[in-house]
Amino acid sequence: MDETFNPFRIAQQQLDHAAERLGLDAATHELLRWPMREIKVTLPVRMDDGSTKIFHAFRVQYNTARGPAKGGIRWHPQETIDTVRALAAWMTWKTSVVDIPLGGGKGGVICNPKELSEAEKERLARAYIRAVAGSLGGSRDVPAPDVYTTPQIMAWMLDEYETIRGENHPGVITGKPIPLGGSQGRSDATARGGIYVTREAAAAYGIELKGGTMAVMGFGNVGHHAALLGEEILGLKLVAASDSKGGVVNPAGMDARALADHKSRTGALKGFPGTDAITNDDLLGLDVTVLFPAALENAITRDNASRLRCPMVCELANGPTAPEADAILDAKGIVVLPDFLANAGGVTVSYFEQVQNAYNFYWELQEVHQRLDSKMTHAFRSVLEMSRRNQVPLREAAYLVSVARVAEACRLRGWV
Ligand SMILES: NC(=O)C1=CN([C@@H]2O[C@H](COP(=O)(O)OP(=O)(O)OC[C@H]3O[C@@H](n4cnc5c(N)ncnc54)[C@H](O)[C@@H]3O)[C@@H](O)[C@H]2O)C=CC1
Ligand SMILES: O=C(O)CCC(=O)C(=O)O
Repeated sequence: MDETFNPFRIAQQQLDHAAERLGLDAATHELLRWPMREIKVTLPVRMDDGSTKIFHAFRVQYNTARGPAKGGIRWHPQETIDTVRALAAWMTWKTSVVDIPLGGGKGGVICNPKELSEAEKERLARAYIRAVAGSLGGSRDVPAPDVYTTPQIMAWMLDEYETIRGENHPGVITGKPIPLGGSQGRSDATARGGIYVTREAAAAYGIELKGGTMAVMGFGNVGHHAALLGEEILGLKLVAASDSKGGVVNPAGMDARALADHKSRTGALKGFPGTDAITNDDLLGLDVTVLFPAALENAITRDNASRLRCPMVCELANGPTAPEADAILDAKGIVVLPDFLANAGGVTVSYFEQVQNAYNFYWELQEVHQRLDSKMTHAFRSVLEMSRRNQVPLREAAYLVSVARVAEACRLRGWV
């Protein structure tokens, strides 16, 4: 991997910057630069043709000072330990910025889910849990979905864990299907949280959203919900969307629901009536009101950042903007809603799911939405206040808020 784009180096640099501004002592700074625990497992999985394939996988528990490790499991062919470390670090800052009593963790399996049958996915999910079960638990480490993992995969993982333990433990994993103890509102929670933050930021920075436009890079779980909710809650019109197979554009706007239906029917965005094809790079340069990067890391780089023309970027993906690009966007006056704040809605509703599992009492959808709105709005306002007080961009302000809270928890525990 080109070290410039190594997500863990980037996460460490971002932390270094915050540590310096906060004046953290050397021990606290060094503690927060590294995962507290990493697990590497090798998984033999029987394939449908009778052969055995070996998969490599990770679970990283970055920091547990504020609570159990929490974070999704990603299945991706380009997964690396450094990607998982970075995602686990960002989970630590994410749970802190929304002030929920959890730490940060993340899991990853190197695999191409598009080449696996449903039965192979189930065996892989169960093999992963058998390998890491001893380190999981509602008060230790609680996984959830991320890229290319689904509520069904969470259900198999839950079942494997409960089979090993011989008892019910719904709170060991979140993002479960609702009949197995999932929460109302988890499926669109990441996008919804980002939409609430966009609403607050637009009001704070005087950006008119109603009647404006949006482009979504990465029309997956998070991205397609952002398009639906951007229309419904903010009054934005979707003009472009992309996924790993390419993108579509229609400057006159397109119906987000019809596009999502087209993708689930055909497996791709291309060919959606009334649209032209567009590359990811050209999508980034569209003159839209809000750009939602909702795919993978390092989508906005030094090479394409100067092409952005939108007043606001809402980072729903983790790590979509490389640090050099950040400086360019800042110089252009683009308001960037930083990933671990903008996409914290998912883990916030995961936390609500754990709370409901613990009480064995389940909330109505409206209650989930109301509580999520309150958490996201409050988190945004704390970050905005920090940004204004210190005259720093929102990403740096979010780091200052989050890292200070985690550092304080480490200090109170007597670790540093
Ligand atoms: N699922 C969740 O609750 C959360 C997800 N995130 C982040 O949001 C992002 C998207 O995650 P999900 O929607 O859950 O995953 P997903 O697997 O449902 O969707 C990912 C989408 O990105 C597209 N994609 C992949 N590579 C691409 C590329 N190079 N260019 C354009 N599109 C590309 C895929 O085709 C797919 O449509 C990730 O960065 C993830 O870590 C962040 C917080 C929570
Ligand atoms: O819901 C969760 O626990 C974590 C979701 C996640 O992986 C993320 O926010 O990046």
